[in-house]
Amino acid sequence: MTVRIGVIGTGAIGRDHIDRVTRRIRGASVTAVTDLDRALAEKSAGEAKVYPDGAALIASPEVDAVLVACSDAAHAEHVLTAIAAGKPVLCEKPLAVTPEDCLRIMAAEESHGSRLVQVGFMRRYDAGYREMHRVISAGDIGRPLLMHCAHRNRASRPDYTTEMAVLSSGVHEIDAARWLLSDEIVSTQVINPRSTRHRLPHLTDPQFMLFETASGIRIDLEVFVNCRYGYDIRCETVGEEGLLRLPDPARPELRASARIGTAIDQEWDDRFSAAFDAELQAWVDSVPTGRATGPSSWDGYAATAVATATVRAQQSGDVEQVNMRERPAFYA
Ligand SMILES: NC(=O)c1ccc[n+]([C@@H]2O[C@H](COP(=O)([O-])OP(=O)(O)OC[C@H]3O[C@@H](n4cnc5c(N)ncnc54)[C@H](O)[C@@H]3O)[C@@H](O)[C@H]2O)c1
Ligand SMILES: O[C@H]1[C@H](O)[C@@H](O)[C@H](O)[C@@H](O)[C@H]1O
Repeated sequence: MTVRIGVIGTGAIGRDHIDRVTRRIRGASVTAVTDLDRALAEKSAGEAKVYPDGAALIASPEVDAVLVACSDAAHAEHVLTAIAAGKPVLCEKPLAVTPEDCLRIMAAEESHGSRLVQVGFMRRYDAGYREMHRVISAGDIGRPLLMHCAHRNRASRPDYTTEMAVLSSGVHEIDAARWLLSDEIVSTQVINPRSTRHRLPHLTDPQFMLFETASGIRIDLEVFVNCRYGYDIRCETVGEEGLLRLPDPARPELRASARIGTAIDQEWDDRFSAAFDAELQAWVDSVPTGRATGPSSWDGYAATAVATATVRAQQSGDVEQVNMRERPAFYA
């Protein structure tokens, strides 16, 4: 079976995913695209048909599965429409920007009766993160005690806001930490160091976030989206018996001009290209089975619940508790 994919949103990652499905993913093709900017959709369409909006694309008999790659605020609407149509959906992170919308998605999926949603937390498909997950689960570093993370982007776009440091960027580490540690984050705090002169004036950058899990593990996260030197993701877990560090991507070592060096990735699509490929292949492979795998709506909900509590912490300067409902048996 060739899975016929409809892509909603043909911005940076929408185009990246179209290219990925067209060139590298087995068993799928992009048959439909849409974007609020129709000209952009037409430019990115290739062989695919351009639809006027997400609802028309989802309803099309030429679409078996839906890839939501539009702006964060529009995710929930399209995911709910896809579930109502009984079509599998891969939704870029975050699943939704409010916990309430995530709960609506979970309720709709539960009424459907089986999982239809995979959330685009692609780090779970990165070789380095997967190895960390294996080693921690095997108990090789003993009980995890603390985790240090950094999420650095070269430069932020003009529409990037202080809240997005957690809702759009830190949400990756929130999901990765929950997954690696098999634990839930229960409280959160934000501390602001001196801001860089390279930020736009409306932005607080960098920010330092502190999380605590139910079992008492402490996680610190630096989000610095105008670090200038590259796209740099760091994660180190300290356990009772040892320490585990996310490897940098393998790059050849260059010796020249009296220096030893390796290239630093500049953007997310360089750093996580192989992870995105693996993520999309897993999604495509799951479609004919009728049951989504990978990060679920529950994971999307949990990450957004922590992220929105962290936005409250940005504003209050206090430690904020995460209000999260019990995990439903449906997502066990
Ligand atoms: N997993 C990752 O590392 C990663 C990387 C980049 C982006 N993302 C996520 O992917 C999404 C898109 O990011 P981007 O960088 O491509 O942004 P972008 O601004 O380049 O593109 C977003 C596109 O969505 C379109 N759009 C907005 N609302 C729409 C709607 N209701 N229907 C159809 N089109 C709509 C816009 O016109 C725009 O072309 C975001 O949710 C972002 O968080 C994830
Ligand atoms: O939407 C992007 C994307 O998720 C990247 O992976 C992240 O590094 C950026 O900070 C974020 O804005």
